[in-house]
Amino acid sequence: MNLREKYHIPSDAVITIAGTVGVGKSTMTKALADALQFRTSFEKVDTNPYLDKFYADFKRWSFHLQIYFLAERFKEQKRIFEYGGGFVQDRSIYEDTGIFAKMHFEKGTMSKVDYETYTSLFEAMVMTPYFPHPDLLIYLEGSFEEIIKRIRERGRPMEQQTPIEYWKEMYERYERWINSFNACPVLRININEYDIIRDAQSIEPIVAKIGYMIEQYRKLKK
Ligand SMILES: Nc1ncnc2c1ncn2[C@@H]1O[C@H](COP(=O)(O)OP(=O)(O)O)[C@@H](O)[C@H]1O
Ligand SMILES: Nc1ncnc2c1ncn2[C@H]1C[C@H](O)[C@@H](COP(=O)(O)O)O1
Repeated sequence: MNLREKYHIPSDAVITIAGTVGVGKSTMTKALADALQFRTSFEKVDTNPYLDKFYADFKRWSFHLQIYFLAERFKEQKRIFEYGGGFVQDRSIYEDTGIFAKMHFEKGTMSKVDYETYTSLFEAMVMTPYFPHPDLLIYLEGSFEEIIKRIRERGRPMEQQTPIEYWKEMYERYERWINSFNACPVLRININEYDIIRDAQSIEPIVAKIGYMIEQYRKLKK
């Protein structure tokens, strides 16, 4: 019996992993998908044609980048739907608007008209009854110092050149955002609670919590 069956996780479940840059979403996505024998939906960083340009000049490229991410995530959403679920997704679509677009608008690196165009497109595409929300959003959290350490260790050049204030601002916004997020159930996990890199077994208690939460939520929906 695999972990998915052991903890009664439905084979059509969709789990999305949220959290600030560098917290460990991609690593968790892979480990969870392996444990559950689910498909993955990753953010493609290396092939993103705007990301480098964006980090070099936020004002010039923030709108282009948001539109690009929105299109990519929507295509992924369609793929998940076509497979009938059974996915772990690296970053939720909600963070694009709730964190990134909002932050760039409020910090003056996205114009008002661009922000309004973006949010109206986002709402038309996502905030409709036709858009399936995930069964569970796993929110990864940890100390700011540990997250900065991880960003440095990973070493993506564009992120190294970004001032630390940018990551701090994002970190604080994430904390506020998750406290009011209610589009689907949330499981908060502190990154000190597991170490899937050195101890593969540490995923099992997380799978147990996922199973419990999805079961409770699906009962409520019936
Ligand atoms: N549990 C962990 N323990 C130690 N390092 C980790 C852990 N999870 C991720 N990392 C490291 O932290 C960095 C960022 O992780 P990643 O999964 O790419 O984050 P994200 O997708 O949230 O940006 C990577 O170098 C990764 O190897
Ligand atoms: N919507 C976004 N706007 C700006 N930047 C974004 C957005 N989504 C992701 N990013 C950036 C942040 C990181 O540099 C890379 C990948 O994110 P990660 O959290 O490391 O998976 O893209």
